[in-house]
Amino acid sequence: MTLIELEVGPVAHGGHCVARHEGQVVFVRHALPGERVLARVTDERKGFLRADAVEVLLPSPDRVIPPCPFAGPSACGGCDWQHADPAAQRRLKQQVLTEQLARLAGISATVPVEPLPGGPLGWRTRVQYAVGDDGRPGFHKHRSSEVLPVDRCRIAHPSVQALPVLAASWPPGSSVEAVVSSEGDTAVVPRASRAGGVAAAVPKVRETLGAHTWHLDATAFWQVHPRAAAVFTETVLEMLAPTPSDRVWDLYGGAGVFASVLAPHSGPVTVVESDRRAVSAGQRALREVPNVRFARGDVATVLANPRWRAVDLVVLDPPRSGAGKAVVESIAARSPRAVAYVACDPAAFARDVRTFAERGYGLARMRAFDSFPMTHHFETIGLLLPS
Ligand SMILES: C[S@@+](CC[C@H](N)C(=O)[O-])C[C@H]1O[C@@H](n2cnc3c(N)ncnc32)[C@H](O)[C@@H]1O
Repeated sequence: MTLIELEVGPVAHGGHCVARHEGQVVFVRHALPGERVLARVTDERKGFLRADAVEVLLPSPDRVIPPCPFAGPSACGGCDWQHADPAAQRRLKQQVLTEQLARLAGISATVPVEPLPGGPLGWRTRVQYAVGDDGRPGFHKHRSSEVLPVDRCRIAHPSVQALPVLAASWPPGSSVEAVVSSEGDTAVVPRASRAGGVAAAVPKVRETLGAHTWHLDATAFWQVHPRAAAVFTETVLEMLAPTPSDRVWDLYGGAGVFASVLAPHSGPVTVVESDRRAVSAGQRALREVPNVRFARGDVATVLANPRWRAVDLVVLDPPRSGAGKAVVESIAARSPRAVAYVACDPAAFARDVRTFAERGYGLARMRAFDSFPMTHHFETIGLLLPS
């Protein structure tokens, strides 16, 4: 593949930086803004190139030696920002959020990306390992389906690192999930292999927040940073400031984590969630909270029902693809007093914020959290109010 020399420009959505080469845009990974690098072109498309920095000719002051020897252009694809100082990672995330809001929502807004308690390593409570053709577990190499065996994952929680996954052999082409819960329960869950089927029943783990304990399938959704659930729910509670007469919807509500924190301060809370396992775990965990109920189903379908009329406050925590136009319009049509949007993708967040703006809701406040250190991912929580 061709090697090119690049002056690296700003960071963009998805974790790469933008450069130019002979008039073409180049999306370059493993580089930092302001650097001069030698990059290997990995993909040539109409109008742009993709490339990986393979040699740094002029380093950024933010560049550090990655703490994990498996990080880098020809290695593990998971932690793509290990070569940046953790404080610089947060500045870059801030720039991405600001740029996405300007470009996709047409608004000028910037907030610092706040660290969560704990360090940039040893935080991840759920890790999915891929298994190579030789039965050894590891991670997919950057831009490849090849599996790179690793001795351990440095961002994994110490209890996850201690689980007997990496020394064992697994069905080729399968994957294995290693989990530690907030209660210290651990689980190793083999997932489907190329031959199909899930090898074993999924064990349960206990997750606790405040006075409530959920018995969840080990592979069910729960925030992967140990402090994320507490910090995000406190932020949403503070932004929405519910009163006892407020009717609340917790959309894409999982097992009702946000509902559990809002319910003591609000009127009725309805959790809408499509995953049957999450709904039954939530119903069990919150069975003694009289003002929480669950509605299992697709959020868009549920909201298309005109019987769903009256709401004062909404929590919106969609998957990475965002809520989308139809869901945002359905929410705005009910004229809630406030919406707290919990977003794991800044582009999807910005697109949905634009739709809210078209329907009369403005971004009144925002906080962002580095709940995925060493990667380009982060979480944003925005408060939308009628403008
Ligand atoms: C980012 S998670 C948030 C879960 C929950 N709010 C929490 O913090 O634990 C998104 C949730 O949306 C659910 N989901 C995805 N698509 C959905 C849809 N179309 N309708 C309803 N729920 C959906 C997923 O099962 C998942 O539980």
